[in-house]
Amino acid sequence: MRKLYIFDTTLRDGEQSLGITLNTHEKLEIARQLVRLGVDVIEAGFPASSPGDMNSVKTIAREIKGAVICGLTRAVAKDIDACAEALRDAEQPRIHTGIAVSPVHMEKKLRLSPEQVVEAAVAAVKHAKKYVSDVEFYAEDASRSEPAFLAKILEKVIEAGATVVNIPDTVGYVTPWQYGELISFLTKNVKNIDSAIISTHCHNDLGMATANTLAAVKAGASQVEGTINGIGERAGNTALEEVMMAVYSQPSLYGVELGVKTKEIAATSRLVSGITGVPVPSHKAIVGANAFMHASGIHQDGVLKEKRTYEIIDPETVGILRNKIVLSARSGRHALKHRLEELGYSPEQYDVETVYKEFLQLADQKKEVFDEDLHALMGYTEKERNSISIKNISVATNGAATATATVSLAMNDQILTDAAYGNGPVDAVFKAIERITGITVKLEDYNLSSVSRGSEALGNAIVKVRYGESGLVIGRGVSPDVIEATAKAYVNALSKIKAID
Ligand SMILES: CC(=O)SCCNC(=O)CCNC(=O)[C@H](O)C(C)(C)COP(=O)(O)OP(=O)(O)OC[C@H]1O[C@@H](n2cnc3c(N)ncnc32)[C@H](O)[C@@H]1OP(=O)(O)O
Ligand SMILES: CC(C)C(=O)C(=O)O
Ligand SMILES: [Mg+2]
Repeated sequence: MRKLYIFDTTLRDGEQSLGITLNTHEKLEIARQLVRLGVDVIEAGFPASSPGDMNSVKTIAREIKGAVICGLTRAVAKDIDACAEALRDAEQPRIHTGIAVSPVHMEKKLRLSPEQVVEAAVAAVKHAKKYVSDVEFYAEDASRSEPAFLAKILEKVIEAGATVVNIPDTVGYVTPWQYGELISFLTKNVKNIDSAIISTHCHNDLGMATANTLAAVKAGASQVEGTINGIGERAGNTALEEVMMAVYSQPSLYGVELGVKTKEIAATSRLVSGITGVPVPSHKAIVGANAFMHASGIHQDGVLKEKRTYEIIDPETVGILRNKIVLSARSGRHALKHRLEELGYSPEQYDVETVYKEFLQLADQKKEVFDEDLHALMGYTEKERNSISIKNISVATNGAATATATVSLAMNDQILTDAAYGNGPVDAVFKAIERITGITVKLEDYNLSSVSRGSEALGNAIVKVRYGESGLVIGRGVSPDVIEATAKAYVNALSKIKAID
């Protein structure tokens, strides 16, 4: 198996994303993490582009050990001179120079003939070789070039000393099979290709950057270029974490060995997202927040029985501590029982069907049911088997202090409805409940707090009421609707009183 070299260009092509400009300190922090991840090459910037980038590449070259530090240039002597200057203190410097090779780029952008392009490419590689032994040549827009011309220019730059030849799909145009065929063609038609490493550099304009990169690796490329989280110019570059984990998952398919510490992937992704301010979509492969979450009952049941049913990667492999079962209205009894057991509720303590029914009522009102919600639910379920329960509440306020509440309660095997005015919605609801139950109490204390997170957090209401000689009775209710939580607490207290009476 040949080694697969990982070339990270988060700090160069990644920084070409609209809206991202990284300062030296930020670039250095990302570079340190890239070394922890174990990438082979860090493309630190384009030194000729600005004094700030020159300083960043210089600092990274001086401070970062354990990876090749690379800078990008055009096939222009002054860019190469600037790059050499920036890389002077690097332990392992590489100059990455090149020029566009497709008809449209040569004719319209460069305004050079193909012969002039070959001449400029060879001159650039020779010039870079005066400074460093490791020179990578990029054939910009290679995927839209004439393959025979591409083969010719690569042969010439390898002859001139290029150690790596980069075949970019600059505009994310090709399909995996076309890109694989192109790499295969080059391995057969560039006479001296064995003297250089073939590199891939794909963009994601059609969403195929990872697939194209992998097709090229299978066809013989030994270096892959990309960025963390796939950030980059336009629709971005190949997401390196995707390539790494695809190869990790099926190494024999590609015939290459991976040298990175995959456990650092999640931390690297978080750092890059935090520093660049580019969020990672929750459904993003490998590093998205939901990548190892299981939401639906059938999946949750499968994963609880055997992780491999719905997990192709152990989340710990990429540095995520464990998969997570998210409880929602799509969860089933297995997932609920499992989480309740984790929280210390053994199945003998409760009736699964009752709790599941109550859980679904709650889950239908919330996106995610958190552990705190479950504790509240479990504390409440026994009491909810009250002799009185709420069927409906509607409250109308007119903006002034008064409110009208209409409440329906299930009590004594019938549904009873009544309405009342009050000083605000809570008072109106309490009065309506009193009218229906015929139980009059004195409210001593009322407290409302949140028991979980988010805007749809459960309201936890506690009421303390005094009833005749029976002293203080405490009632508790939980619901995402604070009025309902309050009413439930009141009904809970009145149920207890009814049971005593
Ligand atoms: C596909 C890629 O990602 S390529 C890398 C993209 N990165 C960047 O562009 C880095 C940021 N760029 C910059 O700071 C500036 O554009 C610089 C410093 C590189 C050049 O700035 P300027 O000298 O003002 O030129 P400008 O950017 O306007 O135009 C580019 C010139 O370089 C030429 N050029 C473009 N690519 C190459 C190349 N690889 N080799 C030689 N010449 C090139 C263009 O034809 C144009 O030449 P012209 O002025 O004779 O028409
Ligand atoms: C400069 C080269 C390597 C590039 O970024 C591209 O062609 O996309
Ligand atoms: Mg690019």
